[in-house]
Amino acid sequence: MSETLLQLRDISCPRSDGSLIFSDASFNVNEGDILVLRGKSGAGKSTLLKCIAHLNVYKGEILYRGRSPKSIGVPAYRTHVLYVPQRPSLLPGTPKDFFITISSFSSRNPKNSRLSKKDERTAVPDLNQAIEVGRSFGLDDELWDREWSSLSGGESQRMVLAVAIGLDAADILLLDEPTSALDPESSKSVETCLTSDMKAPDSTLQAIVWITHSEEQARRVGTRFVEVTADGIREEPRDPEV
Ligand SMILES: Nc1ncnc2c1ncn2[C@@H]1O[C@H](COP(=O)(O)OP(=O)(O)OP(=O)(O)O)[C@@H](O)[C@H]1O
Repeated sequence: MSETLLQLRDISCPRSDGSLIFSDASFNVNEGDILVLRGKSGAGKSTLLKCIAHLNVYKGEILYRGRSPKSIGVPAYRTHVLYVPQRPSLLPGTPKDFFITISSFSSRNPKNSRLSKKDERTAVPDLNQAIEVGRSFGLDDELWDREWSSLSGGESQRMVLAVAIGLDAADILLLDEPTSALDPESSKSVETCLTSDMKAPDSTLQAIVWITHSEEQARRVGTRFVEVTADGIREEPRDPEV
């Protein structure tokens, strides 16, 4: 049986006026899941993803492998449960600088993690691996040395994903509309890379929570479907058409 990686229990997220963006979100994320989050614009999908990443205030309980983010250490938790934004917001320097900086964060050092030996990651992030992932997305190597601000929307989006996958430390990726700026061919190369990475025996990646507005993409990649609505958050059958 597949292992439970994340447990969400009665998660709700308040606005500053006290009203709730959503409430009672309760579901597990298991090894092998590509859990698609669907729902209308403004329903709260990105907010839910940020709550899971412990980047937003929430009520309720989130456990990773049975432990709270605080007991693991929030930076280490965020390394294992990695939020990938749609696009980088005003990052300074180049993607190469960014990769090297993130690779050196102390939370990536197993000595600074409160996880068990079994769950620690010992691999040193390899820039060449990230560049290789970028190539599979159609990114020229020279883009790694260009300023973020000079990259197109689609190049930035693929670059952020290449960094996230190249770091090879997350076992759960939280993807916020990862292909929203891409043409159909580039979207499919990203989908292929992510779904293959999930299946690769030497990969750390074990599950993805994936926001998309595309029904076609949801059907291509999803193994589970969760709908975010004003009336609540509910899991749907395997095929959203059923
Ligand atoms: N920091 C905030 N303060 C107040 N309201 C917020 C905040 N962040 C998000 N919201 C509101 O919460 C609601 C949900 O936003 P969210 O971005 O999570 O929706 P979404 O489902 O991801 O939308 P989209 O599909 O358009 O990206 C929206 O009404 C948004 O305006």
